[in-house]
Amino acid sequence: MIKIAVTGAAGRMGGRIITAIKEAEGLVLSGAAERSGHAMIGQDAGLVAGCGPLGVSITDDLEQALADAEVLIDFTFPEVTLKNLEICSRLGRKMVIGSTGFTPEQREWVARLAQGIPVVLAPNMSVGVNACFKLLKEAAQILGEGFDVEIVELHHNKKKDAPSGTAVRMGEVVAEAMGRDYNQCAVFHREGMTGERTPEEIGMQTVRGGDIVGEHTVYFIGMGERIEITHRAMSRDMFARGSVRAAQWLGDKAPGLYDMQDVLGLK
Ligand SMILES: NC(=O)C1=CN([C@@H]2O[C@H](COP(=O)(O)OP(=O)(O)OC[C@H]3O[C@@H](n4cnc5c(N)ncnc54)[C@H](O)[C@@H]3O)[C@@H](O)[C@H]2O)C=CC1
Ligand SMILES: O=C(O)C1=N[C@H](C(=O)O)C[C@H](O)C1
Repeated sequence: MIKIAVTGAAGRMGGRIITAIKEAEGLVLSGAAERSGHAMIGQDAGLVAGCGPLGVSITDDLEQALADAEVLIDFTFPEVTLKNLEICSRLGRKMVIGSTGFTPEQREWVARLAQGIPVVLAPNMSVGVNACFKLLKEAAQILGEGFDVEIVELHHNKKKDAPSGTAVRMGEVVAEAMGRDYNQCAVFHREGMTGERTPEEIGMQTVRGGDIVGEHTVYFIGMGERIEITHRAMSRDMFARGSVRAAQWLGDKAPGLYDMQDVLGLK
């Protein structure tokens, strides 16, 4: 049995992850953490997740939640994740990170701490989006300079970061395949007399509203034709199952930073 702790246990993803752990073979939830002051502290994590009692109370003490665990699954916020990573690094626990919105400096810090423990960090744990990353690389290489690239992402009105981590990764994949630097060519805002679009830029557009789980479209727009690669998430369950699969995959891995392409064997 692989023992797993979940932090952000009462969050939108936390509940789906706890349910996915319960449904998976060979895994057991051994700890659940939330922020201090959260109304669900002390409650049974399975009841909070809606999958029935699991005998694990939600605590605000991560070290207590990690006492029996081999792996921590963390879908929270960058600042919280970095603190949790330091604790996992000190205690020698593996980690699966789904949080998004990291700055380049924060990503470097994750990479540095992952030199001591195995870590999977991925902005999107679904098989479909990771297949899209591969398709996008190939499309960008085939289509090349004659096509303008625009990326549009849609998410629910509770999402805190923009553009989504997935959209940023899609932009990075396309930019790299076209020999560009995403940080130099991404354009996040157009208003007023912007002048003509440059061929190099990658437009990044964000839509927020209602309960949209997550939708990403990359447009390759040429003269007289257009390719659109779209991924639509219908529920959060495949993100949760992906994070559980990553936790299982980490079993025998050496310290280092991995992503879902590693987990899914897509590299
Ligand atoms: N990689 C992937 O496949 C996916 C990533 N995400 C990302 O996961 C993150 C969380 O998303 P949601 O679950 O929708 O957000 P949410 O806001 O529903 O959940 C976050 C939870 O973290 C808790 N939290 C805050 N501070 C904490 C602390 N110090 N210790 C423990 N828990 C703490 C909050 O109370 C909340 O319950 C976001 O960054 C989102 O972009 C979301 C879906 C899929
Ligand atoms: O916050 C979300 O909900 C999601 N976040 C991830 C991201 O930022 O890419 C993945 C998914 O689209 C849902």
